[in-house]
Amino acid sequence: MTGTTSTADAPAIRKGLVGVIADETAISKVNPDTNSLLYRGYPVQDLAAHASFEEVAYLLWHGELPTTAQLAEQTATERASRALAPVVRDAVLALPTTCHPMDVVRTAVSVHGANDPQAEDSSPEAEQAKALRLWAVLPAVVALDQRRRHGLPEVEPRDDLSYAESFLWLTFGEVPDPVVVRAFEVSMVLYAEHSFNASTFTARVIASTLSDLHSAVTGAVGALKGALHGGANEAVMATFEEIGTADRAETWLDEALAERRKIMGFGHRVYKHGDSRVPTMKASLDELLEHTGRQDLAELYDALEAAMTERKGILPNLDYPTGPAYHVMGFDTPTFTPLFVAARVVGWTAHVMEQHAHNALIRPLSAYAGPDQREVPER
Ligand SMILES: CC(=O)SCCNC(=O)CCNC(=O)[C@H](O)C(C)(C)COP(=O)(O)OP(=O)(O)OC[C@H]1O[C@@H](n2cnc3c(N)ncnc32)[C@H](O)[C@@H]1OP(=O)(O)O
Ligand SMILES: O=C([O-])CC(=O)C(=O)O
Repeated sequence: MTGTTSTADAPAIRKGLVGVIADETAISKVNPDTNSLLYRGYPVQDLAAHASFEEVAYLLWHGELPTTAQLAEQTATERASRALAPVVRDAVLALPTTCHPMDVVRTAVSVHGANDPQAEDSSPEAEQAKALRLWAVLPAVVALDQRRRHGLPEVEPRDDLSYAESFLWLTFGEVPDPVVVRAFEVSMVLYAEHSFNASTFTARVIASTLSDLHSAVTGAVGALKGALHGGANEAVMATFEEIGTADRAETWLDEALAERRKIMGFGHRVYKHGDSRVPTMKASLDELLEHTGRQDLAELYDALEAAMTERKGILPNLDYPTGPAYHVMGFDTPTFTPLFVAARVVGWTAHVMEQHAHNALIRPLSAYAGPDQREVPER
């Protein structure tokens, strides 16, 4: 990992902001020593086991789990906001089917934001309402894009389904087995929030200029797309396809490491002894692989993890189990990171609201490393 560099007369530089504490947050706590993740004080594993994604969204936004009445009110608004506005739908359909689904989502967030009835209102109440509407509409964007790439017609939203069920309904035109719905919902809960990761920090930087919530989320989508961050879940599946079968995992890994390739789905900036969320997602993946009869994928997963642990001592992050989980659910590989967006939009918007409530412009310094002052030559 890159560390601090300084000399007697030059200031310390924290390349990649490694180890820098940039601000406080009350939204989540990542503790690499105890390998734990708390959302507003609650262990994420316990939330995944006992709370719906809708309840977790409420918790992250408001600080407490909802009462029955609060959940009913949020649910009613979310379900009433699932359909795409024509302008957003048209924008998605105008894009080439060859463009990356993250580009589609980024564009859709921007168009949806410009079309939001409270676009110019930055009061806390309006920001909360905008966050809820954006979260509600994202499944329709992601599903429409996957379906159009497969030449399939759009599916009409239903208001009798949970967020997770509705997402799967919109994508596949049916609500799958409860094992699939459960695994999908667990992934949404686990992906929802993770303190000052690169995309959340991007959202906070944008929010800190007093820019609006949709601008912050649009930027965050761009940051999440990269393979070192959210794009890794997609890259994990490409790795599995490249390796093929479990018996090839060790040889493949040795060759990849010899070429100094980064192995996607492994390693983490904060967790150095394993990602707190992996055991929970791995348990859901195991159920899914059993349910779908994909023992081959289970063996490949275990073989690559064992080889990576043995060769480098680097452990999987959350993108490692979600990649194959989304694959067996039926999502196409480029859709994986947009699924992450639909979950993380909750965390991003909670951070935008927290940033606005306690704002300070985020503007670090740089150490100049260019030429000394010089004269412009005659021209
Ligand atoms: C939900 C998420 O966003 S989780 C992150 C998803 N990203 C990935 O899975 C991409 C693969 N992983 C990585 O690239 C890295 O582990 C990161 C970017 C996530 C974190 O990296 P950093 O904290 O910056 O650590 P850094 O990249 O400096 O790694 C430290 C050492 O471990 C090695 N290393 C870390 N991760 C990996 C990996 N996945 N494959 C191979 N080597 C790795 C580095 O090459 C480096 O070795 P060196 O000291 O010999 O140069
Ligand atoms: O925290 C990070 O750097 C990346 C990560 O795991 C996440 O955003 O979920």
